[in-house]
Amino acid sequence: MDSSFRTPEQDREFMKAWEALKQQADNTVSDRILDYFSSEPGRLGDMTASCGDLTLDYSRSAMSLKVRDELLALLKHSGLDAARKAMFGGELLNNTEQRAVLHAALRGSARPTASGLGDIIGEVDAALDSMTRVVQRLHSGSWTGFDGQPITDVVSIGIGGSFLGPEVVVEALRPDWHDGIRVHFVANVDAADILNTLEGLKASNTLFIIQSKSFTTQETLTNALTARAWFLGDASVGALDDSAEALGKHFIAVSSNVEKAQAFGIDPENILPMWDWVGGRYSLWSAIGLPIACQIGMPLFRKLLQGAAAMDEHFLTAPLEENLPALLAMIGIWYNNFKNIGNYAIIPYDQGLNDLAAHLQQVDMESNGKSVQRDGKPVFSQTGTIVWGGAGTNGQHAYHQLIHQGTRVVPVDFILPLRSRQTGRPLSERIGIEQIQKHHRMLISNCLAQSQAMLTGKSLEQARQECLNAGMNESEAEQLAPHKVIQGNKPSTTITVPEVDAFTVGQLIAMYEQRIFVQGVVWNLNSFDQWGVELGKQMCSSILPLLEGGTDASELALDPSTAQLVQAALEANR
Ligand SMILES: O=P(O)(O)OC[C@H]1O[C@](O)(CO)[C@@H](O)[C@@H]1O
Repeated sequence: MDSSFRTPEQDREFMKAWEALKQQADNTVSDRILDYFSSEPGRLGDMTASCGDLTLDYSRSAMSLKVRDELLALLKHSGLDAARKAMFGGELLNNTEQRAVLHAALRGSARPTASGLGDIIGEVDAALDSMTRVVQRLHSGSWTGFDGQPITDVVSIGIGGSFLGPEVVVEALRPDWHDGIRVHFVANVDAADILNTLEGLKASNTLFIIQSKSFTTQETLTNALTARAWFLGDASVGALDDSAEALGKHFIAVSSNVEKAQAFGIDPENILPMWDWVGGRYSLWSAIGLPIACQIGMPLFRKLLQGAAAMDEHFLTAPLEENLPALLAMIGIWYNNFKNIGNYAIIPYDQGLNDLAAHLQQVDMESNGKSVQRDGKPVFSQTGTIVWGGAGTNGQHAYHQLIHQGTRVVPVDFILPLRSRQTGRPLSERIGIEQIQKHHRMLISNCLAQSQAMLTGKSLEQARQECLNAGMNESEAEQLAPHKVIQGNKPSTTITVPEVDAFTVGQLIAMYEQRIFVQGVVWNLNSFDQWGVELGKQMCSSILPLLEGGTDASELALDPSTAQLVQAALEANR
């Protein structure tokens, strides 16, 4: 892969289209989204696209159909075709680390043809077989611990991509949880995280999965050592002749660094593979997804992969005007680069997807938070976007105030499951299905109300009338009305799925992954490295010895503020 996605000819056309969009942005400053619905009669249909049962309605985006078309024209000159081919073909797209980017191969949608990759498909199949063996043993109760008791609790220890993706999927699919297994996650190096988890667990029934592609991540290794100390500190384990053998039954790993995992004491038989052609933030589809499989079983894990594969297929074949990742990417480019809106919120009306924004924060911000292009030259525009959000309706009682009346614009992706799966949960019989369905009707109404309020707002006159209707006199109404005005004209998209199941969760996450990839192509970035996180890691490893008393602070060239804080920490712990 050349360091740029575009040929010089494409680049010229791309820059022309970019300039034309700048002009459009100036021309449309005072446009109102609601007016587009009357001036563009076909808008709703033209701005609705689907991948199977997953539908994107972006008719409430802050763009005319003309702008949408110009954005897609820009995308056609971006080099997307070559970049897609390179990614799915296994070329070294991650050009600063000379690595292929093949998470799509994990879900069976990439057939890499580049040389030197070995038998990737065979390795992926073998890893799925290993996962199957682990999960079968757990679910059948035949994986027993050091004293012959079956495993009931699985603790996944990992951070970043080795945590966020698996955690959101496990939470999203609660109705599918296996009865006999409970998966827990530990990520933060704050001891509270692991202690909170270990309280209430028993060594005999607990299996730890140490999830680290590199097996060098400080937080994960520290938590793994704490877990090992907790395990070995159990009185029955302590009484054994061979605690190493016991350890082998309770610790497994997923890593590409077999040597380090083995040195930690993990039986090589129990080390599942990871590869350098899978980026951490794209790894939930690999054996890093083992906690998911432990919680919902392999058939549903495979359904998750199928959902993602269906989205990949759509991404590769659907025309750009119907292509969900491409459309979402270009909506984001419009806001980010032409409307000066540097953030977006992901708000699923589904409690299980509460942490989706946290996962996509890593995928988006770690991938596209870059200041140089693929060849190391400075970027030509803003890149990356601040991603945030959380489940509705909770956010309505927190940050929606700013969305409706603040001075900043927050484009929102509402994610709405049309049906609830909570009616299938055991407690719903006792409570009554109708009551559970009522919850879901309220959830849907709230979601629709929020996007409607963002669009239409409330005028000063409406606010004044409202005050008068509530019994205020003219002067009282006059005073209060401005506070009740809601500007409206705030952009949103709504993504609906029939329900939250393994397939649709796979589709959703893959859709965002590919959206982020497309934006990286437009900005001409390497979206698959993360050098920005390294400096903090390096500095941490020089500050830590100061706190441990092993190094004299004067040996390090600390800035005055850091030096003062180190001193404060030392004194507080004296
Ligand atoms: O799986 P590992 O190697 O422990 O890395 C964990 C995370 O750390 C990072 O390298 C940096 O935050 C992420 O990209 C990755 O997901």
